[in-house]
Amino acid sequence: MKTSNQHIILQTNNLSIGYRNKSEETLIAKDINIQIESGALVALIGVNGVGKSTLLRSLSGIQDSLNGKILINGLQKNKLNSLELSTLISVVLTEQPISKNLSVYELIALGRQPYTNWIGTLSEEDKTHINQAIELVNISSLQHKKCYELSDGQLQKTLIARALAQNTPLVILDEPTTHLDIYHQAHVLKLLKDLTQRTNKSILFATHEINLALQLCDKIILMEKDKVSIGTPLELIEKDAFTNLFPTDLIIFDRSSQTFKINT
Ligand SMILES: Nc1ncnc2c1ncn2[C@@H]1O[C@H](COP(=O)(O)OP(=O)(O)OP(=O)(O)O)[C@@H](O)[C@H]1O
Repeated sequence: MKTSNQHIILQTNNLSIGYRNKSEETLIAKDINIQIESGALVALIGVNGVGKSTLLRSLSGIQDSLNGKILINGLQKNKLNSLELSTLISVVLTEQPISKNLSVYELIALGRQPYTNWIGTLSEEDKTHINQAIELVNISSLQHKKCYELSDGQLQKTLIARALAQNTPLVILDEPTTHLDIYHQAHVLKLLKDLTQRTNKSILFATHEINLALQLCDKIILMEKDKVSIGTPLELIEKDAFTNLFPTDLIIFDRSSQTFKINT
């Protein structure tokens, strides 16, 4: 992580997240206090169903939080309108409905929607951002292909390029390595790491690839049933934070190799 030119991009103060309908409120997590600096790659990890997607949706404004504060670039999220928010946070969700009839270039160009006029004409500045995003993700050879022609890994990179074209200081991704083999999982996560270093953007992503995240990320947000912790991988390892993440009859955390292993 860079040490100069850093400031806090995302901060939560006593945040509670969950679901609210007319008759009841379902609390998923409370007392969430996290800070993400510019240029940081941050993984959100936790067991299935603990609330990772709920947290990412709450941070990105797709759903309301129950209580507490979210500050983005120092601005209170609930005082921003959706256009202002879309210049601060770009989001890549799993299983996001996208029109696969679009070309790769057209899909990436959608990232410029917060900036284009009402008929969506691209300015020279929009085109510069689109071309930079294509270059950063290294997919210029794919730009004229239709999205239905892409492999899962290529589509994931295209969605990352769309988020980059949106030119926000914070990019949020929900499980960007789903459906990818271990080589492409590492490839996408290494790409995210390189992007934080080259652009000074902050990238927050939920993942089940904990071993890869431990090796690559500046910080980890560890979401458990009754608490959410944040720290560098080393800080969390030193606090024994991973030891009881999974039932130890099957999965153990090996401190010496800093990886999860099967308990044989
Ligand atoms: N629309 C909804 N209304 C009510 N509860 C929901 C809704 N969506 C999810 N939940 C519940 O919120 C909890 C957290 O779900 P969430 O999808 O955030 O977990 P997750 O950590 O992302 O899981 P996974 O790792 O399996 O993707 C679960 O108990 C889930 O059933």
